[in-house]
Amino acid sequence: MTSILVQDLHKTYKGALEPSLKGLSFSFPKGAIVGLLGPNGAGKTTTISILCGLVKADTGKVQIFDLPQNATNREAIKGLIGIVPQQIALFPHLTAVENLEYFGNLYGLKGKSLRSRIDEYLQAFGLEKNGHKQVHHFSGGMKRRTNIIAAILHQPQLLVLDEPTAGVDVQSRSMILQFLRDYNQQGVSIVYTSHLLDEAQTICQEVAIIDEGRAVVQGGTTELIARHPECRNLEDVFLHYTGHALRD
Ligand SMILES: Nc1ncnc2c1ncn2[C@@H]1O[C@H](COP(=O)(O)OP(=O)(O)OP(=O)(O)O)[C@@H](O)[C@H]1O
Repeated sequence: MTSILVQDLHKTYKGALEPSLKGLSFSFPKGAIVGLLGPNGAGKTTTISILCGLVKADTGKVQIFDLPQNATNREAIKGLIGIVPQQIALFPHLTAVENLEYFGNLYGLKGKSLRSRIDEYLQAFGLEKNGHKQVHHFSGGMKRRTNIIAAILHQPQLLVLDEPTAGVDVQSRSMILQFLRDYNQQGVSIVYTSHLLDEAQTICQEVAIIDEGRAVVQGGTTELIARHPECRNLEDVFLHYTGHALRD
């Protein structure tokens, strides 16, 4: 079974001169940690937004755990996916607990069971002493950790994270990566984007590299590195497929 299947996706934003996705196809196995990698402007965030139903593709097919993404399956898919966006999506003047109650409510969670789940996750993410502080007092790492909790309160089967470790300190990064490994061990499929290829190499069993709206290669991380004797690591593989030209 696949966690995500994307076939021949096309997307041109309204008013844009160039398409953002030009026939993008890939599939990710259920139960894996997978990296969706690509240079600036490759189409990673657009793809994630389409997967989560936030942006509509012009044409193409998307399946989440074999469920076609359509109006009939919208609610079922919403329950299956947790999304951690690139930009922190929290209300700065609410406390962490108030933010998390709000996001829990969006998924139909409430009352004591929601509160105990929030407490459990605040503890697991090292935020138990800060639950009643307004989020605008938080450091970047604390905001990022709260944002991840907001995405997992409804216990999704697929967690999609857009650059979850960008701009956080070494301690938060290490905590977040360990969480992703442990969470994946519980059977949750994980897709994440990052420009940190050494990090992607250590946690992703599989990667898809996309560029200019198309997939350029997909495969097991170790196999891809082994396939190219001149490549020492994932960064070399990435540069092999995407080249050295600077992107706008
Ligand atoms: N709302 C929008 N309207 C018009 N163009 C957009 C919009 N969002 C993204 N684009 C364009 O679509 C292309 C793909 O952008 P996208 O953000 O999906 O790439 P990305 O791979 O996530 O990049 P990055 O690594 O910089 O985050 C870019 O050329 C970008 O300028």
